[in-house]
Parts: sequence; structure tokens; C-alpha cells
Amino acid sequence: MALSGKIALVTGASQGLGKGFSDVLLKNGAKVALLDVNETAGKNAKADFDKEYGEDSTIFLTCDVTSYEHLKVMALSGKIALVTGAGQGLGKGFSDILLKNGAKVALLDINENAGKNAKADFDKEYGKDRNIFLTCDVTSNAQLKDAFQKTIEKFGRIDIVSNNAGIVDETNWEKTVEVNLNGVIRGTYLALEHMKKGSGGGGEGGVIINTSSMAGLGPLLTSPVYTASKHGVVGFTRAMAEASSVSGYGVRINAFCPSFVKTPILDFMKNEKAAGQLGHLQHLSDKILAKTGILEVPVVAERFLQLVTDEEKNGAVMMVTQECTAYMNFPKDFKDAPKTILP
Ligand SMILES: NC(=O)C1=CN([C@@H]2O[C@H](COP(=O)(O)OP(=O)(O)OC[C@H]3O[C@@H](n4cnc5c(N)ncnc54)[C@H](O)[C@@H]3O)[C@@H](O)[C@H]2O)C=CC1
Ligand SMILES: CC/C=C\C[C@H](O)[C@H](O)/C=C/C=C/C=C\C=C\C(=O)C/C=C\CCC(=O)O
Repeated sequence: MALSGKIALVTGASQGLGKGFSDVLLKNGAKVALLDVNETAGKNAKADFDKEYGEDSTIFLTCDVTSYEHLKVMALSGKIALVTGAGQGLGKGFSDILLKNGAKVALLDINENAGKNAKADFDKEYGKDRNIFLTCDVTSNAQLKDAFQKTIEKFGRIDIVSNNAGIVDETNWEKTVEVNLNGVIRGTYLALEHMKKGSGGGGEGGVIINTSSMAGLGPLLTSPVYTASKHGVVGFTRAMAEASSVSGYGVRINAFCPSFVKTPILDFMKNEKAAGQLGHLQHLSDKILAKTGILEVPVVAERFLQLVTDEEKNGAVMMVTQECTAYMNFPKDFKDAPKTILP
């Protein structure tokens, strides 16, 4: 069992030599990601290997090696991800695209029903062993710590963390800050404990994506506290990214800023109870939405994957709107900041 604990990736793995190479790797204890452009043949090869070595020993990924982009995301084979707020909406979309591209995912959510339903959906699509659901409230350090620990116990390590859980509540605004900003800070610090390289940690590096919003870059007038929490996520992420780089942690930390996306969170725009002091501005919500439009989850998830896999990006802030996907250019120096000079 010389290859015990090793992870292999084989292209053209569904038949011929590729299948033979995969077989010998499996026989010697490795786990193998089987890549092939021929989906039927690939699934048949996986079924053969399942019988011989167990379901958990291989994954099959449809992959055309003539596409660099395609191959690059396949680099998620064998990677372990943890996603907060994964039961529905964007977090479920992010988990889906990570699983589709070969990662295993720990799904964390405070909502047990949503989390269990998401797990059941993913079990059908990707097999039971590639995800776990853990009930977890990101406002509790103890629960979040425990969820990181359980992910390590199940999958062995963590490579990708998506601090995504978020709410809109301008009435209980302290909770909005507690979930959206403090939850992201907690998740980032715990992720670094497990992922950072060097003397301070035994990790292997990785990437953290913190979900902010376009409301992290400019004001959303119906939701000032939400806006503040998301601006906080951008500032924290950028500073931590520099700190990670200077400290040699090998962990990239980026912020993700979508405009409105069709998920249940948008119901809050019509919910008077969540409007706090600004109920009188609620009639403007429809006008704002009509102006910006509403994105679909799979489109936004593709962009998220781009940010996860682009190894050049650390401290990047990606915005996603109907018009474009772009990285924000912030001034590097006070002297470069756009300004109006007063007499
Ligand atoms: N949908 C949109 O228009 C946009 C959403 N966002 C952000 O994306 C993230 C995800 O939002 P959506 O999927 O749209 O919302 P959603 O409401 O559909 O999903 C949020 C998930 O987070 C979970 N959650 C809430 N509080 C939690 C806590 N304390 N601990 C653990 N899980 C918790 C919920 O149970 C839910 O499953 C949020 O941070 C949100 O602010 C950013 C830009 C646009
Ligand atoms: C570079 C920045 C340029 C322009 C930004 C605009 O000026 C403006 O400030 C834009 C804000 C846009 C926000 C868009 C969507 C955000 C949605 C969410 O984060 C979550 C969804 C709903 C919460 C909203 C609510 O219920 O009030």
C-alpha cells in the first residue's frame, strides 16, 4: 500500500491505459479523480471501481483537456471546502459548484431543515461521502470551532473556506453586525488556524472567500447597517490578505461582492419588521431592484469559482453585476485617492 493517503488525478481515465493506470493506483491505496471528456464511459469506469475499491475511492469529473479553464477548476479534486450559510441561496450554489468541480464540502447552516435538504440534494447528485451537514450558528465561536474540527475529523484538512452566512435585519441591527461582520471575522480566524503554513500553524495553505455585497462598496439606502457590515467585510478582508501575505501563511483571502441575486434574502426587502427606522423607504426597494436587475445563483456561483481558483488573487474584491464582473481598483496611497481639494 505504498500510495496510501495519496490523491491522484488521471486524464483520459475511462478506458484503455488511463483506466489501467487508475486501477493500479487504486490497488496500491491511492484515491483517484477520474477525468474524461466521455461522460458515459467515465461513469461506467467509476461504477467498476466502486465495486472493487468502494465508492469513496474515486470521483468522476467530465473534463476536456483542451480547455485550460476546465482543467484548472478540476484542480479542486480532492480539495476540502467549508461553506457557511450553505443550506440555501448563494451558499448552496457555491457548495454545488465546488462539488461539481471535485471538492468535498462541509455544509454549515443555522437552519437544520435547509441544511439537511441541501445535503439530500447533493447526496443524489454527487454521492453521500462528498459532503457533510453541520448545524452551526456563526455567531457562536464554540459552534463554529466545533464545525471546523468535525470537518477536519471527517475529511482530514481544509483548503477552501467560504464565510457566506448573512442576514438583513435593520431592526435587530446588532444581530446583523454579529452575523455578517463578526461571523466572517470568526470564520477567517478559525480558517487560518487550520490552514496557515509555517511555524505558527501546521496547515497547507488555501483560500478564504468572504461574501460581502455591492452594498460593501457603496450605500444601499434601505439598509444602512447591512451596508456597514458589508463595508466591514471588505476592509477586514483586504487587511487580513496583506497580513497573510506578509506572514507567509500561504492563504489567499478575497472578498466577493454580488449585486442582487434571486435568493430568499430578497424577501426582507418587503418585510416591514426588518426595516427598522426606515420602513418609510421601503417603497423604494422595487425601484432599486428595477434599476439593478436580479442575478441568478448559478451565474454568480461561476464567478465565485473563478475567485476561488485564481491563484494570482489575494486581497481582491470582485464585484458581480448585471453589466459586468470586475475587480475593484482601490487607491494604493492617500495621494492617489480621488478627491475634491478645498480652498
Ligand atoms: N441575495 C443577494 O441579493 C445577495 C446576497 N449577498 C450575501 O450573500 C450571502 C448569502 O445570502 P443569500 O444566499 O442571498 O441569503 P439566504 O437568506 O438565501 O441564505 C443565507 C443562509 O445563511 C444562513 N444563516 C443565517 N444566519 C446564520 C447564522 N447565524 N449562522 C449560520 N448560518 C446562518 C441561513 O439559514 C441561510 O441558509 C449573505 O452574506 C448575503 O448578505 C450579497 C449580495 C447579494
Ligand atoms: C463601486 C460601487 C459602485 C456603486 C454602488 C452603488 O452606488 C450602490 O451603493 C449600490 C448598492 C448595491 C447593492 C446591491 C445589492 C445588494 C444586495 C444584498 O447584499 C443583499 C440583498 C438584499 C438586502 C437588501 C434589503 O433588504 O434592503
